[in-house]
Amino acid sequence: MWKLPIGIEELNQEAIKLASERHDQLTKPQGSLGLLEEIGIRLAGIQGETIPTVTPCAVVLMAGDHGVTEEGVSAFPSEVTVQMVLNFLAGGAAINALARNANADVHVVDVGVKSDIPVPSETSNRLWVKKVRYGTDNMAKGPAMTREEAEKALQVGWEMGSQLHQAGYKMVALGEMGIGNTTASAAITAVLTGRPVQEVVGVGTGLSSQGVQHKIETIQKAIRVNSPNPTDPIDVLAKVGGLEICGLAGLILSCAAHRIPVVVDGFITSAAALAAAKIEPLVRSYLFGSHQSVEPGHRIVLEALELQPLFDFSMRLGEGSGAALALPVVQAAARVLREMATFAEAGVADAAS
Ligand SMILES: O=C(O)c1ccc[n+]([C@@H]2O[C@H](COP(=O)([O-])O)[C@@H](O)[C@H]2O)c1
Ligand SMILES: Cc1cc2nc[nH]c2cc1C
Repeated sequence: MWKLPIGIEELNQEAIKLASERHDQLTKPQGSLGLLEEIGIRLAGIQGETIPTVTPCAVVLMAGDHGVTEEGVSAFPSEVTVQMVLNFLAGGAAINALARNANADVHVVDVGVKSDIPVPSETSNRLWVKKVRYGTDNMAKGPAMTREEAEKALQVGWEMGSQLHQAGYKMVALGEMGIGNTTASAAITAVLTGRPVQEVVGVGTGLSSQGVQHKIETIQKAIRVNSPNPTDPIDVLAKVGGLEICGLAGLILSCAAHRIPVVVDGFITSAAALAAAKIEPLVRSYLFGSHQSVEPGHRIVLEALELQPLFDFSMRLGEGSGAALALPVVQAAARVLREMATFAEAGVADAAS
């Protein structure tokens, strides 16, 4: 039985108060940096520091395969999972370009890719081999994995958070790779929010409208066959989830326990965050939204998490692309608190009171 994480605390209210007061003394009309001020103040509350530090940053890509792909629920073959992992390690994927843009390191975690990944001899992008099993089973026929396996995958993420903390990372952007994982995410979202399956299913990597209809029916069947218990998030993750999604949920909980801010990406990482929030609701204060994905279920998950996306670029790539794109905004929020002069320091007249 997986030991529930203890030690996630409320945000530090004193640091929030001091950061707000500092913002009001900086050389700008009060509140004029809008949401950027709110982000900085929440970072202060997360870290318990008036002036937060958010560098160095890590992008963590959790990878896993999905047995449900045999039902034909993705536009791409499942072999693409391992092929894209190799691309991440070689530095040629979108996430590599976007992580370099944000000055962030890329870490790839194999939680459940269905083949062994040949570890490249030379790469600055690190591979963590933490395979719980070689892909999940087909959820349309039975549980994707056992509860024990789901707990092991949660533990992989939990330990990854501790490693990142020890390595000195101050912010984590979430990403994933797993052909078929929008099917698992839609199933998790439907069960945890109680919304009808058809409202949370989209094209994923690019299904036709017929393909989307078949995906809806497959997910309805998976929920019927497994009857996941909506009040037991680990049961839901085990029966209709994925290994990388469990890993992400464990990582999110661990980052929160270490007071590390977490930037979620699209539909899959947000579904993992929803599962984490069902395990420990306090985790929500440690999360930042990034983009609004094209996948219709993403809006529903973000609403359930009460998380505001920062931008909508019509993206649906995954692999941490939206989260990495948001990192410079969060970095800017910390930088403003650290580097701006106060009215007194700059000799600028404050507003007439
Ligand atoms: O993040 C998103 O919102 C998102 C939306 C659509 C697709 N994806 C990515 O595409 C893969 C899953 O799509 P699919 O169609 O195979 O379920 C997986 O590797 C995700 O990273 C990601
Ligand atoms: C090419 C490709 C790249 C991806 N990155 C994340 N999910 C993906 C799915 C596909 C198909």
